[in-house]
Amino acid sequence: MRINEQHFRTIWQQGDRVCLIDQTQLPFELVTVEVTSLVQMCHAIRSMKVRGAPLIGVAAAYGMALALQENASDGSLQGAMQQLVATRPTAVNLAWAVQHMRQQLLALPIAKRVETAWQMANMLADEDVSQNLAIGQQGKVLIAGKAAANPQQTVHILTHCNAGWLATVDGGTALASVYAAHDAGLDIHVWVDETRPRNQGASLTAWELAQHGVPHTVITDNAGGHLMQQGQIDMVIVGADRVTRNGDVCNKIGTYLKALAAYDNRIPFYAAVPTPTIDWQLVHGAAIEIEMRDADEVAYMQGQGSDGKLQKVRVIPHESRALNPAFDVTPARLVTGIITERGIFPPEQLQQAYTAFEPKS
Ligand SMILES: CSC[C@H]1O[C@H](OP(=O)(O)O)[C@H](O)[C@@H]1O
Repeated sequence: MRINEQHFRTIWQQGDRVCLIDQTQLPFELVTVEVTSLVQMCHAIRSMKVRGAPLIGVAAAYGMALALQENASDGSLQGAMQQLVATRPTAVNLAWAVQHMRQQLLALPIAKRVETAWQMANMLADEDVSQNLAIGQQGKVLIAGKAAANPQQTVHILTHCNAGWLATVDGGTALASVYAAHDAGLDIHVWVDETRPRNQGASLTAWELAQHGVPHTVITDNAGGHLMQQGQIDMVIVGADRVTRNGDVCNKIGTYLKALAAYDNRIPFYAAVPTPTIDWQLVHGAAIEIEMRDADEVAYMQGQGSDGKLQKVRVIPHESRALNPAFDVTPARLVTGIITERGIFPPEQLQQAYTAFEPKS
């Protein structure tokens, strides 16, 4: 993404290390950090310095390269995969990337593994960018269709969490369609769910859209249903962390409630995903492991103090407990379509598309 005439990706190789945007510092500061070891990459993923399903898949791939740089043995390969998979269980991209890399690298002589691991990670990064640009073109057609049906009207899109370029290497998934529509001159506006508890919408999606000049309004997570009832939302486009073969969509907590409200108000609900986010091994979403994150993410909120410094404030009584499931599953019956780089499919046709997708082993 271009920011102040500078072209940015969220992550990139720099010699024997990996550079990435520390997303915990946004929207107030754009900070890049250097990651030089497997342990540091695991921490970056777990602490959500780097986050978003496609992006943590690529970050984990770079983590494998860093691990082999330290020790390229079979044991090191296996250990690195286990440590990376354990960082965040819900997004399929991470597990798929490290298992794919382990399978390919195990077959190589030790002397070839480090160079090949870096090449594979860089290839996955480039593949993510091209897939997301294709998703954007697919989604743009949807938005253009809505615009053509209501000429002279702004198309109002609601999105949840952050499925923009910050959730990927570049381009985004749900927001890829927004950027493509905006850049094509379509009159759009985005309702941005703040997305408690970590506020990926308020702090990341809003920042992205502001940088790109896309009209948007941040709303509380609980306002979306009301706006739908008031006829102020034309479509919902979200990202996903894992889509199963029957079209169930696992995404940030709260997505299911938006899908229910959209269904009740007959508003189209789409999930935009690159193929690596589709888990062909799972026939429905009930089998997906939902990451349970630290309750302190609910108990505290992060923001910028009057001194300009980031700070956390407690927002619940010390005597109170909190529960923090990070994702939920929207059943396929509530999903209008899955926007992929190869086309837009109603959930019930995803299985038929199975063969067309030639899923990777
Ligand atoms: C384009 S996938 C983005 C997806 O990942 C986010 O989760 P997290 O911020 O916890 O990594 C969220 O579910 C987004 O929809």
